[in-house]
Amino acid sequence: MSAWLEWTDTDARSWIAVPGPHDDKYSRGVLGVITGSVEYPGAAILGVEAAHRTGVGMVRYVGPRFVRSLVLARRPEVVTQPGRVQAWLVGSGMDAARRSFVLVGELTRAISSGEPVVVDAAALDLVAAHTGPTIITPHYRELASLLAKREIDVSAADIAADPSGWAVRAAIELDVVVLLKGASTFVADPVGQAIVVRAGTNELATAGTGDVLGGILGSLLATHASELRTDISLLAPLAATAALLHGRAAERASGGGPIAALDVAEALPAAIATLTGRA
Ligand SMILES: NC(=O)C1=CN([C@@H]2O[C@H](COP(=O)(O)OP(=O)(O)OC[C@H]3O[C@@H](n4cnc5c(N)ncnc54)[C@H](OP(=O)(O)O)[C@@H]3O)[C@@H](O)[C@H]2O)[C@@H](O)CC1
Ligand SMILES: Nc1ncnc2c1ncn2[C@@H]1O[C@H](COP(=O)(O)OP(=O)(O)O)[C@@H](O)[C@H]1O
Repeated sequence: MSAWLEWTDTDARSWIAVPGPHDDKYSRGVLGVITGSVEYPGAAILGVEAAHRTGVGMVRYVGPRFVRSLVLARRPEVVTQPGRVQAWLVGSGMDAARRSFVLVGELTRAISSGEPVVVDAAALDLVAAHTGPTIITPHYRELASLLAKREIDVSAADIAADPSGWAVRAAIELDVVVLLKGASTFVADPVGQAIVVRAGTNELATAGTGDVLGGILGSLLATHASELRTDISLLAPLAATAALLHGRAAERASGGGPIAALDVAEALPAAIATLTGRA
């Protein structure tokens, strides 16, 4: 039985990299993003927006031409030329049943690149290909179907009844860090780190907020890539920090009222300024 550490602002603060005078876009870290599809273009925009607003050196986006143009229309900073990256975010905004061979190849190459990777939504079934520091970000249904593929008979309702227990079991079974999304977020790693994040507002229960979380987490991995190369145990605190930041941005965006996912991404800079004491 894991003892769950409740993540606080004080815990999170030191996991957000603040650039110094000697930094440039490459030293801060480049995030490669393979998300979105013609069916779900919005997820790509939300993740890329959140990645930029969390603070990262560069985002390289890989996706269909139609989605690329939408991403560029929203964020001209994005680079769509292939090149080196320090971390990957893959899988949000796709339908696993409609992936082309080319796309499966791109997703698998990223997951097996050895770089830190966030695996979401329609790439979850490819996670066994991971070779480097890896975090999966399922919600209850996604975790149930992922475990079912490994012949573990569990329903989304079973996971909802014991999310912390299933997060731990999945981390051990899949040998990756699990960030299990829900009203509380449970982060578990295969060697027993267990962190719960309760920040946020129930207004987060709206479409696309998970895609925003992916972008935040991708940025945190890209900006800590060199430390992660030598210490994989940093993944769990980085995942918890992403969830806390997501929650704080949502509270700020909400102000007690409803939010849309893009509002959460837009509130990130102010939430980070407050968290890091620079407001
Ligand atoms: N803007 C974007 O681009 C966005 C893109 N997104 C992207 O979409 C992809 C799929 O993500 P997801 O989480 O929705 O997928 P999944 O777990 O398969 O859920 C399907 C289940 O939901 C249920 N269901 C459906 N309608 C229902 C209803 N009205 N009321 C009740 N239940 C209902 C349905 O049940 P059924 O209708 O089959 O009975 C089935 O069980 C993923 O790639 C994500 O990134 C999202 O982030 C959103 C914003
Ligand atoms: N009732 C809730 N209260 C607080 N946070 C929630 C609640 N429901 C979902 N969330 C959070 O909102 C996000 C939803 O992500 P996800 O289920 O992937 O949605 P989507 O696929 O539409 O982006 C997650 O970060 C999750 O932890």
